[in-house]
Amino acid sequence: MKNYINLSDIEDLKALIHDARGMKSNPSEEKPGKGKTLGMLFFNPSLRTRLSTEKAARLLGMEVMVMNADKDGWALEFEDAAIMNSDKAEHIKEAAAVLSQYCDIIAVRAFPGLKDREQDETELVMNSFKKYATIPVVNLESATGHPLQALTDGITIQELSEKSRPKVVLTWAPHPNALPHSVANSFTEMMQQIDVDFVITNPEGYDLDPKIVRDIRVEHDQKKAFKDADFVYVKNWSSYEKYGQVLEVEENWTVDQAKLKNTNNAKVMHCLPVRRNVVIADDILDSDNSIVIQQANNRTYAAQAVLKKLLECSK
Ligand SMILES: NCCC[C@H](NC(=O)CCC(=O)O)C(=O)O
Ligand SMILES: NC(=O)OP(=O)(O)O
Repeated sequence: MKNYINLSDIEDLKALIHDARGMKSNPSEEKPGKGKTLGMLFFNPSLRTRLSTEKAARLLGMEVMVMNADKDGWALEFEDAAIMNSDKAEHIKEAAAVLSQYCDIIAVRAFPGLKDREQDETELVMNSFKKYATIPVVNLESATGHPLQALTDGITIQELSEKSRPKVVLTWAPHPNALPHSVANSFTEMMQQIDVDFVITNPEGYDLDPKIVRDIRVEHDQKKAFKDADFVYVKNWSSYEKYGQVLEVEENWTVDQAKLKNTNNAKVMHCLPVRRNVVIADDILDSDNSIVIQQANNRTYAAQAVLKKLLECSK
């Protein structure tokens, strides 16, 4: 593995999940990251990704440097051959090359603009870091994907499933703001790679990118989709068809205990942060059906497995 930008960068998913679960159940004193430095750049807020990745790096013996790049760094220019006489002070060519002098791995969070689908799909920020850095790059949630979250979710489902092939439902839920497709995209990709019966449910107008959904069943009736579910993964995303818009939805899509009646006492997941009583009701988040805290805990081991793999591969 040279970088961790997409789930497809993982060469052996089964082995990586196994490594992560081993790091959780059997912490090692070995410090394969001793003398190495992780640099993290955040262009957007974070609680879990920032702290779990820092914790993972420290568990491996790495030094960590974090920068709120949107507030504290120079505004970056990403266009090739730009004449930089306006608001951008530094080109990604220098920024990525300089970071490569100070660090052994860089990790970047950069959300989409949600205005121009084609532009977001070029993944300009992540791909520019990849192009101009001479060290591995890790995606901490980009315009179209959140692969560390998806790896965590794969680990969590395998860890907590009582069946060899559980039914997993990804459901859209309401939110006042326009949110990225990144978490839903990467989760969908992960579910295509592990042994689950997977269904996506969302209102009309909210279908995800067909290039990612492929032949997965999409059910516009949430109640039908929830039938006998073992896991319900809740997430809001903005419209993909009417790109970045928040469309009016008449039915109530908030997930609460009443909706779980139809399921196999489903375990409820969310990447967090979650808006209580808009996305998921208190009666779930404060109940044993919620596994969001166990899920967040697994972020550390997912990050640890990825960083360890990148350290091994860049030796
Ligand atoms: N990384 C976890 C989710 C991050 C982001 N959520 C948010 O921005 C929610 C913010 C709010 O609720 O205002 C998303 O959906 O991709
Ligand atoms: N789930 C997740 O990525 O959380 P943060 O946005 O807090 O990092």
